This record gives sequence, C-alpha cells and structure tokens, in this order.
Amino acid sequence: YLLAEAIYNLFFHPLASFPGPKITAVTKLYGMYFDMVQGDHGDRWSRRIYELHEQYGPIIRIEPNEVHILDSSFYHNLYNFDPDLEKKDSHVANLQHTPTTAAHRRRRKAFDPYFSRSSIQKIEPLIKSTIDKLTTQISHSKGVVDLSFWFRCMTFEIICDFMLSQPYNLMDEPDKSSKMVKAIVQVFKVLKPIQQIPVVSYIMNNLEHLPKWMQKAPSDEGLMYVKVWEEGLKPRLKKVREGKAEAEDGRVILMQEYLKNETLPEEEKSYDSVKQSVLMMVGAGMETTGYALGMANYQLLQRSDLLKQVKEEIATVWPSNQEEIPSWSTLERLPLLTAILKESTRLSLGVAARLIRVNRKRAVQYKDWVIPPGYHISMNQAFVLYDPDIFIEPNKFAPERWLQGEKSKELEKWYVPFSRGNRNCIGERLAWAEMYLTLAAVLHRFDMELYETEDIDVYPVYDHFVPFPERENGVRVTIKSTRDA
Ligand code: HEM
Repeated sequence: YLLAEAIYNLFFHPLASFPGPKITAVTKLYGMYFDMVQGDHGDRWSRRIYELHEQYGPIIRIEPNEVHILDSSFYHNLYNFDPDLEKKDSHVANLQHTPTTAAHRRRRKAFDPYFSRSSIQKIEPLIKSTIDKLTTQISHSKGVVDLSFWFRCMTFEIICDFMLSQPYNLMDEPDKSSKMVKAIVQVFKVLKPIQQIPVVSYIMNNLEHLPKWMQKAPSDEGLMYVKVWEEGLKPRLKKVREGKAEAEDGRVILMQEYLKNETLPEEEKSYDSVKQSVLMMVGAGMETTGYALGMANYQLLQRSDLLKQVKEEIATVWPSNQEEIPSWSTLERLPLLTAILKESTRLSLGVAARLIRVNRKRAVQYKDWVIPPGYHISMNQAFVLYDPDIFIEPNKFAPERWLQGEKSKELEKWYVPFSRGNRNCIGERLAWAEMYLTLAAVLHRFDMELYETEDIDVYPVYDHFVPFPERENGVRVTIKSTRDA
C-alpha cells in the first residue's frame, strides 16, 4: 500500500508536476524529521524549506499535499479577506486553528469587540498597574536582571487578568514563576511537532486527566505545565463559569463575556472549547509581545545615540514630576518610539512557522502554476519580514526605515508580523498598548547596560511556531540608575 501511495504521489498526484525533492512529494515524514529531530529540539523545517527554495525556485512541493511559496509579492494573494482562503482541518478546537471561514467568523465575532481599540483603552489601568509592578520588581532585583523573563511574566499576568480576572501575582514570586515560564516555553517547543500526530496531541490536551506519574513522565516542565492549568487557570476559569469572578475596577472579564454570549452555540462554551481558547490566548499573548520587548531593549542598549534620542522624546510627554505612565494614545504619537517598536516587531517576527491556507472551492494561481482546490498553500512571514529586496540589510535594526515619509508608507505593505486579512492577530491592539507603555516605562525609569547579551540571545533562529533565539539566556541587563517614581 505504501509503495502504491508513493508511486501515486510521485507520478499521478495533482501536485506531481510541482518542483521540489522527491522525498517531500512522497511523504510528510521528511518535514516532520526536521521539525522534531534536527536542531536543538527539532525546529529546523522552516530553515530547510528556505534552502530547498534556493535549489528549486520560488514554488516547491514541501509535503505530498502542500506547496510553499517564497515570493513576497504573492503574500497579499494568500493572506487577505477572501472567505475562500481557509485554514486546514485541525483537531485543536480553538480560534486560531478553526478551519472554515464560517466557523471562524462566528468564534471571532464573539471575541472581536473586546480587542477593539476602545476596549483595550478601557483596560489601560490594568496594563499600567502591571507595568508599575514590573518596574518596581526590576528596581528591587539585585545584580543581573533578565528582562526577557520579566517581560513574559508581565504579558502573562495581563492576558490572564484580562481573560479571567483574579490576578496571578506572578511577579511576586520570581523563583516559582521562573519554573512556570520555563514550562510554558517548553510546551511551545513540543507543541508544533506533536500537533501533527493526532494521538499525541490528544494526550497532551488531556494531560490533566492522566495520573500524576504519567503527567510527570515527559519532564518536570510537563508536570509544571499541568500545574499551570490545574492550579492556576482552571480554578480561575471555574469561577468565571460560575459567574463569580469580579474585576476590581468593574472592567469586563473577557471569558465571562464570551460565556454570556447568547449567539454562540452551547458547544462553543463547553469546558474543552473554552479551555482551548484560554490556553491559546495565554500562549499567543505572552510569548510574542515579551519577545518583541526583549528585542527592542537589546537593540536600543547597543545604540546609545538612539537611546538618548528616544528618552528625550519620551520626556516631552512624560514630565519628571509625573508618576503615572502617559497614555497609550499619547505615546503612539511619538515617531521615534513608534519606529523602534515597528522595527523590533519586524525583527522578532511574531510567528516563525509557515502559515497554511487552503482554497477548498477554487484553484489558486501563482505565476504559471495552478494549485488545484483543496491543497495546502503556505508562505512564511519571516521570509517577507527579512526579505533583502524589501528591507535593505534585513538583519540590521534600523528604525530609521520607518521615518522616511512616503518611502516608509510603501514599506507598510510589507509590515506583516501580525499577519493580514481575516485570520490576522486579534491581539494586535493589546500588544501595541503593552509595548508602548512598557518600553516607555522601562526607558523612563531606568538607565541600563547590557550584561553578556549578544545577537545569539535575541535574533530568531528556531521555529517553535513562535521564534526562539539560538541561546536562551534572555536579554540580561544591569541597572545603572533608577528614577524614583
Ligand atoms: C507582538 C505581538 C504579537 C504578534 C507579532 C502576533 C502575531 C500573530 C500572528 C502572525 C497571528 C496569525 C497566526 C495564524 O495565522 O495562525 C496571530 C494570531 C493570533 N494572535 Fe497574535 N500576535 C501578538 C500578540 C498577541 C496577543 C497579545 C494576543 C492576546 C490575546 C494574541 C492573540 C492571538 C490570537 C487569539 C490569534 C488567532 C486569531 C484568529 O485566528 O482569529 N496575539 N498573532
């Protein structure tokens, strides 16, 4: 049977004529090998895809049923508002993995109002008070400070509080939190490859139902991750389900509102469905924004000219006698701060993995190639964000490229860390608010110096869906002076 399938895939399959190695035409296992085995934790598939393009051209067959395109000019043909461009089937039932446009629309409609600009402005007090806590903790820490760790704690805290209320107080116990953050990072590392094996993915999603010794089997981090759910998120969600959660300042509690939504069918509110959403949002909300903030600080601490300029720019809206962080809307009017955050989010990618689309109704044309309906088509936003024909010297941190008037406006088209179209990032505005407020607060309140941090601690190398750098020591700094709030 396997031989017959291989022969079919090679010679008679509708994608048989597409360029690429024979092995990827025959089996998914080649890609899975690079995803699972190669590299530190199996994470080199995206890089290998890039190498294959160098050999075979801009469109290649990377799996029996999938072609990948390396050509930035095609990006907007694939990531847009065309309802026929959908996601592939998935056994993970959360917003991000919803296959069809109709089902996704229904789910997204339930979340969208709470991620609008005005809704995020309403939770600004929560964001600011969490950042105040962050800077207080940083100023109290002795010796070397791992900013990457603290930023992740902060983003975790905000998304949990926003979704479920009941603060986690992660920053009060850094030793305990450090284990927890490591556990979540560990889950990122195994999640992408195991999601391809339905049975393993099923077990992972149901770890909480297994006996403790089995939960512990994969690693201590595995157990810790279960604890994050069992002891942290689950009891909070229980309270939300019972309608008993209360937010201090009367703001909305995202999951409570979601559960109250009468237009959603009951199965969308089931324990499992809501659990998937909560876990997904924690992962998406914590890592991406935390990583981008690490990138911004690393780059700035290497460019003293820019650092001085941006501090001066922040001072124009933040008088030295004012304690409170200026508002998000005030900070986003600062051109240099904005350019720095844009460049940091470009370099930190958001998502490192290829994003797969499928048109189940129509064929999709790329140049002379016609991809029949139902087959997977993917691109990788990393290859757009680091495309040397668009972003000259793509590895260089150059906020200046966003400050060139008309020329910069043209670049906007290729600014895609949050993806584009109907499946773009729902959390974009939350991320922007967090990034503006945090970067301004850290720069205003501290003078810092990098401590043994280099490019390999920061630049994206591994693809665990979200990117990870070569070395995971974090962006480490020493605090030279603190401005008393
Ligand atoms: C710098 C920060 C961030 C970047 C660069 C980023 C990037 C992205 C990208 C590229 C996608 C599309 C993924 C796909 O097509 O599978 C996405 C989706 C998503 N992001 Fe973000 N993200 C960021 C922050 C956040 C935050 C703070 C949240 C908090 C809730 C969040 C929640 C989500 C969700 C729920 C989706 C799925 C949306 C859907 O499918 O409708 N993200 N993000």
